Amino acid sequence: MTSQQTVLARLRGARKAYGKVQALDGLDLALHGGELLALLGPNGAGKTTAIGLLLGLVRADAGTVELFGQDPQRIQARRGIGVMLQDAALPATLRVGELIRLTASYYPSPRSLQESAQLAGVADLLQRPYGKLSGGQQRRVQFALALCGRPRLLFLDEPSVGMDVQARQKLWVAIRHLVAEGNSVVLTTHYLEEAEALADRVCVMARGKAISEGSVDELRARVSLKRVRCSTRLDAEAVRAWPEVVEARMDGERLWMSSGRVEALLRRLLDADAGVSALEVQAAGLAEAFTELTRDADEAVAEQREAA
Ligand SMILES: Nc1ncnc2c1ncn2[C@@H]1O[C@H](COP(=O)(O)OP(=O)(O)OP(=O)(O)O)[C@@H](O)[C@H]1O
Repeated sequence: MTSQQTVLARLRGARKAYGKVQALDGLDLALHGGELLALLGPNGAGKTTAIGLLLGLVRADAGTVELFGQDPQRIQARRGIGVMLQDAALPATLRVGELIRLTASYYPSPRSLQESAQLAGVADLLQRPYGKLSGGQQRRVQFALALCGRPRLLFLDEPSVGMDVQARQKLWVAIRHLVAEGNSVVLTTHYLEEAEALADRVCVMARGKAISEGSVDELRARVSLKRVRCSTRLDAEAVRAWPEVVEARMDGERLWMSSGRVEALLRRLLDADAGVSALEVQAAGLAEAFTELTRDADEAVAEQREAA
């Protein structure tokens, strides 16, 4: 069996309610060795709850949860993971180097302080007290803490929030390095370009369920949307009313549209303006695929409600 086929973590039919809110509604999810799985979904979709179950921080009401084939609350399972959550409360007075050393000491074969600091881009912060760092610097330190134990599996919950563009690029390089070393990563993000840049597999969640799963290319292909861009005298507002158009806006001097019926749209466009130029048609990006998939899920729920 190749490492890609090994299942490192799995949720089967996982359900979790907080009072009347069904945060997870029968979620199935498997994470394989050596892959980066991106969990995407609108606010409240259940991504953080799913990670909480896999980390043993939250107990499922029903279904099974496995981390390295064990209950996630077992210490042996926990020693194989590194975690970067959204709300990390760390002692403000400890210096960054001390925090990394302390965290690394919980693991059987951690990275050296220098290696962890280098990978996470915090080598120049080691002597600084954690509480005196900027938000973006603190996020980088949290990333260092997630990777310092040389875990086989990293959970990164919205890791690049608060980072500037340069820090985010460095984070991506480091994440790619970790995956190239053979480690696995579960990443939640609202930055679709982050998933597009890093993910081997994407799971789109909505209302506590996985509504679509596959590679970025597969998800893109699963929705029929295409992007059309052109120079035209027509304006976005008029075009938005056409039945073939899902979205329309100006992108600089050019008109940008997305459509599920691109041939019909092109016919209408050329009829309406014979002077159309610089015409480009492209497959949809992950952003459009995501909008389309989550809208389909919302419409299905609305239809079920109407039928009930
Ligand atoms: N501790 C809690 N108590 C009550 N409700 C909760 C709790 N944690 C999560 N929820 C609810 O469960 C649902 C799923 O939340 P969750 O944080 O898992 O979503 P998410 O996909 O991570 O959202 P976001 O993208 O905003 O981080 C939401 O409706 C949320 O309000």
